[in-house]
Amino acid sequence: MTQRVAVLGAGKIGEALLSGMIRAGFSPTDLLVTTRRPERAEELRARHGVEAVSNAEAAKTADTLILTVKPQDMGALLDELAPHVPAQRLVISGAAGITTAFIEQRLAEGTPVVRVMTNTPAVVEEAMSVISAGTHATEKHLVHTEEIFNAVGKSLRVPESQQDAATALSGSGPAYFYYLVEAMIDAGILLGLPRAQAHDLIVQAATGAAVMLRDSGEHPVRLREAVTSPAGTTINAIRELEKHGVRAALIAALEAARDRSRELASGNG
Ligand SMILES: NC(=O)C1=CN([C@@H]2O[C@H](COP(=O)(O)OP(=O)(O)OC[C@H]3O[C@@H](n4cnc5c(N)ncnc54)[C@H](OP(=O)(O)O)[C@@H]3O)[C@@H](O)[C@H]2O)C=CC1
Ligand SMILES: O=C(O)[C@@H]1CCC=N1
Repeated sequence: MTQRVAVLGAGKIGEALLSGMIRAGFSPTDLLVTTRRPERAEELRARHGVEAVSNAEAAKTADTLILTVKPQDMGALLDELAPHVPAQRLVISGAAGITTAFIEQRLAEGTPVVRVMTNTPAVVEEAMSVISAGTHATEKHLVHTEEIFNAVGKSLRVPESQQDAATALSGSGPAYFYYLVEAMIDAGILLGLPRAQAHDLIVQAATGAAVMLRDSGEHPVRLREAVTSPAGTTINAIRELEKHGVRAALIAALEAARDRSRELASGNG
């Protein structure tokens, strides 16, 4: 039997998921989207050949609802959906901070809810999607969620108590790497390189390092040691990073992201 999936609030993450699902073989005719603005609905129709409907219509007709609105918009969306979501509809939330309990309280008793934190590398099928079951979600619901999110990368099941930490690490994670690359391009400019060349050098170093981290099976310390020659260049750079507290700054940064995810749990932001 065909399973219809609706993406409610199809913005950046919703569209990344949608396009990944289509590339993975989901038929656009089995996919629905909802948007707040008609021009956004038109854009998604034109790009992906999917039907755009109202939130109520999606709730009534799709077998699985994926909610990809901002955490601050989640309460209003659930209020709108509640009268229309039939019992036993699988509801997947992709919003930072929002707990499965927050959603369960606003929908019919027994609604299966799954919480997922994915990330933007979904657009190149390199996402990490961290998945947790709510009170009424079963193995079947988790497997179905994995089928959807594995279309855009890897997935990992965790207890919901780890979702805020996972959000700090992998949900926000790509932003930290972009920030570091941006700073290193600035360093290249300081050292007198043309901007385009500085960009290409650092992006290729980042790509090579990322592939080695993923594929070599080596611990990052070993990989860094292999670059760090006695009395060489790298150790001089590492000394400066340590002097400026970069490791402590990163630990504090991720702790702040985790805390913000916890705050978003109220849905008021
Ligand atoms: N960006 C990221 O890196 C990641 C984001 N997330 C989570 O994904 C969610 C979406 O983030 P992102 O895609 O970046 O945000 P976007 O703002 O791009 O997408 C959210 C979309 O929801 C639409 N929307 C809001 N309310 C409604 C409604 N009632 N009915 C229909 N559509 C609605 C918005 O419309 P409008 O355009 O009019 O505002 C917007 O297009 C968030 O909860 C975030 O925490 C998770 C992992 C990573
Ligand atoms: O910054 C945010 O709140 C979202 C969630 C994880 C990544 N982006």
